Amino acid sequence: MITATDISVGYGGKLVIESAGLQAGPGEVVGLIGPNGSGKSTLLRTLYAALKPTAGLVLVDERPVTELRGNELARRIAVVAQETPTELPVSVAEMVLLGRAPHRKALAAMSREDHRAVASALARVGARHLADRRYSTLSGGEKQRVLVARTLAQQAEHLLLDEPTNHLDIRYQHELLRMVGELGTTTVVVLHDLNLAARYCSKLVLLANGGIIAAGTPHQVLAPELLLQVYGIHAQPVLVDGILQLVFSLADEPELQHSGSPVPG
Ligand SMILES: Nc1ncnc2c1ncn2[C@@H]1O[C@H](COP(=O)(O)OP(=O)(O)OP(=O)(O)O)[C@@H](O)[C@H]1O
Repeated sequence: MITATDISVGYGGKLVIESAGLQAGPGEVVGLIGPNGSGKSTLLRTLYAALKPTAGLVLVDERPVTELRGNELARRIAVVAQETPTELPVSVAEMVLLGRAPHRKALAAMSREDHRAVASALARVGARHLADRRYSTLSGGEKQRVLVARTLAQQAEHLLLDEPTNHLDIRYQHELLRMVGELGTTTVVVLHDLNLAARYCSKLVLLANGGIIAAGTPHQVLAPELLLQVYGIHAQPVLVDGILQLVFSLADEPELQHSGSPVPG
């Protein structure tokens, strides 16, 4: 369980978010949504203590996250942050093995269990064939899968994911989020795609204008009038197999100009 209460946080004395709170119960997948720059990553980074809030408290299973250190923090929380560039000459298998650190003795040789965990994590994201490749040579989507595999190998009870579907092709976007839902971990995930959020999150938190504008089920939060207000876009709700999905159109759609079409008149 992750509980954030009355969080105010920002950079260089300037607050990005004021008095925000959220709760992710055991096994729940909570989606953080909102326009660019609304503070989704900032709030997520506060949840794993990469950022210190100027006010408020983050509890992980009722313990302040700031009290968790080293291996204990890593056993409890796994993170896929945005763009973690590395030019280190490490293989994909070694990259995923880093996720095993909280379960291994320092400098210990790779155990059979480590081998199994790495292979199984790579297989789950469809990247087993990449195991011997150098991580820095992978494509964006391949890297993203490997970073997700690393968090799986970590076997943490809580997952914090910042746009994990970034770079993934459409099938893997769905596969990844379905898999996250099946892990049974407590998850907070930043998503831009509101249809993915509606399909795979049990609860959504909508950030805008320095705070939380709405929180609740996808049906409650993805209300067309709210989306028009926050994103400036029309959203037409449709039900697909009983799941809310949205069809978007611009609020003030200008007439489309096609360069190749004949000029009227
Ligand atoms: N390290 C930083 N120093 C100063 N300002 C920052 C820093 N990181 C983010 N910001 C600012 O904080 C605000 C919120 O950024 P954040 O990355 O949390 O937004 P976001 O909702 O995740 O955005 P996006 O959807 O574009 O990824 C933005 O105005 C951004 O410019």
